[in-house]
Order: sequence, then C-alpha cells, then structure tokens
Amino acid sequence: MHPKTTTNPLEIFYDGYYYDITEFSAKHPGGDIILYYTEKGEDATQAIQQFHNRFFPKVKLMLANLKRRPATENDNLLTPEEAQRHRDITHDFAELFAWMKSQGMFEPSPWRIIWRIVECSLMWTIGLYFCGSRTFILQFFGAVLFGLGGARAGWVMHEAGHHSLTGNHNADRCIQSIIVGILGGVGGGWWRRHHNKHHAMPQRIDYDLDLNTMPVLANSIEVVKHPRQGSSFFIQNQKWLFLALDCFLATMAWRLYSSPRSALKYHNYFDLLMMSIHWWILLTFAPPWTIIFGVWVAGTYLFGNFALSHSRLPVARKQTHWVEYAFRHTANIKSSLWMDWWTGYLNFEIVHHLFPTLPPFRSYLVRDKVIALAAKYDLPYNEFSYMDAWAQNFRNLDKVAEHFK
Ligand code: HEM
Repeated sequence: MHPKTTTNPLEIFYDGYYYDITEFSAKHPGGDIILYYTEKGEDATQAIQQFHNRFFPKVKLMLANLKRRPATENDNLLTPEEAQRHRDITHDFAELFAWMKSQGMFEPSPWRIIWRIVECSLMWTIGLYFCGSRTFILQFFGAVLFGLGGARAGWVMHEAGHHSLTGNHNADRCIQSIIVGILGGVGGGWWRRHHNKHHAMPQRIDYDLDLNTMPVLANSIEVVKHPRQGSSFFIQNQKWLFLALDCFLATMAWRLYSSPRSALKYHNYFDLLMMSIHWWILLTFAPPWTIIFGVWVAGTYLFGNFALSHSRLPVARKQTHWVEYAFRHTANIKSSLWMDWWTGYLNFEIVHHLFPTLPPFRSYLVRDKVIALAAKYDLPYNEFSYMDAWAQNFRNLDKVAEHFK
C-alpha cells in the first residue's frame, strides 16, 4: 500500500463525486496504482479518463456500482482562485480530448504495427546472426545491431503497454509481453505496473518510480536522502558513469531482478516463458562478450534517450493537475523525420503524457493546440534540440554532484 493513502474510507474523486473504493481497490485490474489518488485533495478525473480511454464503458459500469457522495467545500484543499483555474484547465483539456476523438486520432494504424515489429525483429535477428560469426568486426557490428533492435522493440512494446498499438487491450498486452520478453528480456506485466505509475505522477517524489535511481544516480538533489550518499563515488562521477555504466546496470536490473521477481509474485508465467526464451536464444547463439556489449548498447540507447524527457526537470512534492504534470515535468525534443524515428516518436513526450493512449505517431496533429493550451494557462512548453537536451542533462548531473562535494 502507498504511504499516503490517508482517507478512511478509501475514496477517489471523479468528476464531482467521491467514490468509495475501500473494497474495490484490492480488486482493481490495474493494480495498486489506484491508491495514488486516495490522498485527500487528489483529483483522479483525468487519470481515470486517460488510462481507461480504450475501455471506458466498462469502467463507467463499475463506477456506477460503487457507493458515492457529492464533493463538498470541505473536501477542497485549494484556494477559490486555484480551484477555478483547476476547473478551467479541466474544461479545456476535456474539449481538446473530445475533439481528438472526433477526428479519429486514437485509431490504430495496422501497417505501422507490422512495419515496426518487422523492423526491430529483423535488426535483432540479423544482429544475433552476426554475433555468431568468427570475425571480430562482424561480431561487433552484430552486437550493436542486436542491441539497437532490442532497444527499438522497447518503443513498440511501450505503445502496446499503453494500448495504442492495436487498440485492443488483450491483443496489445499479448504483443507487448512477446516483444519485450523475447527481444528485450523484460516482463510486460512488470513494465506496465512500473511505467503507469510514472505516468500517473511524473517526477513526483515517492510516486514516480523512475526517480528511484539511488544509490547510483541522482538527477535531483531532492532524491538524495543523506549528504553522505551524495558524496559517494557513483554520484560524484555520475556525468561519466551515466552512459558508461548506469544505463547498463539499470537494464540488467530490469532483466535479472525486477521483471522475474514481479512475474513470480503475480504468477505471470507467460512473461517468465518469454524472458526464458530471450536468454536461451542469447546464450545459444551469441558469445558472452557480444551479449554484454549488445545489452550495454540497448540500455544506453533506451535509458539515455528517455532521460531526455524528464530527468533534469524539477521534481514535484505536492498534488498537481494532470495537465500541469505534463507541462511542468516533461520535455519534448524537436521533431524531424530522423528524430521521430530515432526516439520512436517519444520526442513528443508532452502530448504523450497528456494523452498516453494516443498512437505517438499522431502527436504532431495536436501539437499546436497543446502549445495554445500551455500558453493560455501560463504553463511552460519545454522543447529542445536533441544536442541541447543532452547537454542540459550532463550539466544537471554535474550540478547535483557539485552540490554534495
Ligand atoms: C474507481 C475507479 C476505477 C475503476 C472502476 C477502474 C477500472 C479498471 C478496469 C476495469 C481496468 C482493466 C480493463 C481491462 O483490462 O479490461 C483498469 C485498468 C487500469 N487502471 Fe483502472 N480503474 C479505476 C481507477 C484507476 C485510477 C485512479 C488509475 C490511475 C491512477 C487507474 C489506472 C489503471 C491502469 C493503468 C490500468 C491498466 C493496467 C494495464 O493495462 O495493465 N485506474 N481499471
């Protein structure tokens, strides 16, 4: 259970009403993430609409069966001005969401699914084939290719995990588990539980699990609990170690610890099978050094790129509106044909956080309206060139280390 679940009974605010989820919380098919919104003053309206966009009628039926009470003034922790601003943002955001749906933007694109799965699977397979050759240079090339293929499978499984690949959540979950299990060695079920918590409250201390990088990495001084931790070898040298070691350690921890542990805990034997196939193929066809190097390439590419969207941005300590999380704690990378491909369209991270079930390749269609929404409420719209974002991240790692010198 999350430490900040303070209401008794457990209640969740949705669209003007508090719903009693004391019994339902343990049965929630999305897991304990639901508890994130039981702290007094939280508003789960946008989270519920966005996370369940693909199966909203089912959720509405469930809500109708829960005990509820209208919200009162006593429930409100905001000043009247803040509450009004909150209502206005909610209203404009809901209008934008409805307009996107009316334009068919959430519809999946079958040929893209096929193309992207074929692309990463081919890279991975051809890479492994070369790893098994007898020439060092071909083995090296093979390790780079299989690393990149496995990492690019991460972009595809990410979409499936958000149910934006086929739009059918059972099919998407199955595709996700196969792709990320076999090509990436990671459990789909574990990844969804982890990643959805990041989406629920990005950059919020104690909630966003992506902030749990200590003791090897500190992107913010606020994640360092004790100055002694900040003066450790890892933190003092983090600007060098980030690409050289940290990304590799993170991907290995996902593969060898977090995913299998979670799959065992939740009896997810399909994920365990997929991960076993991954290791069986690797250990059968590739020499050990190519496996280690390929996994290093995969981790560095994947973690390095997605750190550009958040890690140097401020962390949040208090309740924040869904829309404000996306603007204040998320950054875009400027779009180009090459950049869209290289980052799997997650260079449009702000749109992705506002609308996680939108197929990311359609993000550019709503970009201008999203910029207008930010401007109307005086919210930042963080967009940087690729090189600038990398430079900012390294400066930030240096600054945090400097703080604890
Ligand atoms: C009382 C309110 C809620 C109800 C009735 C509800 C209901 C559901 C249902 C029925 C599903 C599974 C649908 C399916 O796969 O067929 C689901 C999944 C999910 N829910 Fe909720 N939910 C509620 C609140 C929340 C909240 C507040 C959050 C987020 C903070 C949330 C996050 C999720 C996520 C991320 C999933 C997808 C998990 C996955 O794909 O593995 N839910 N919920």
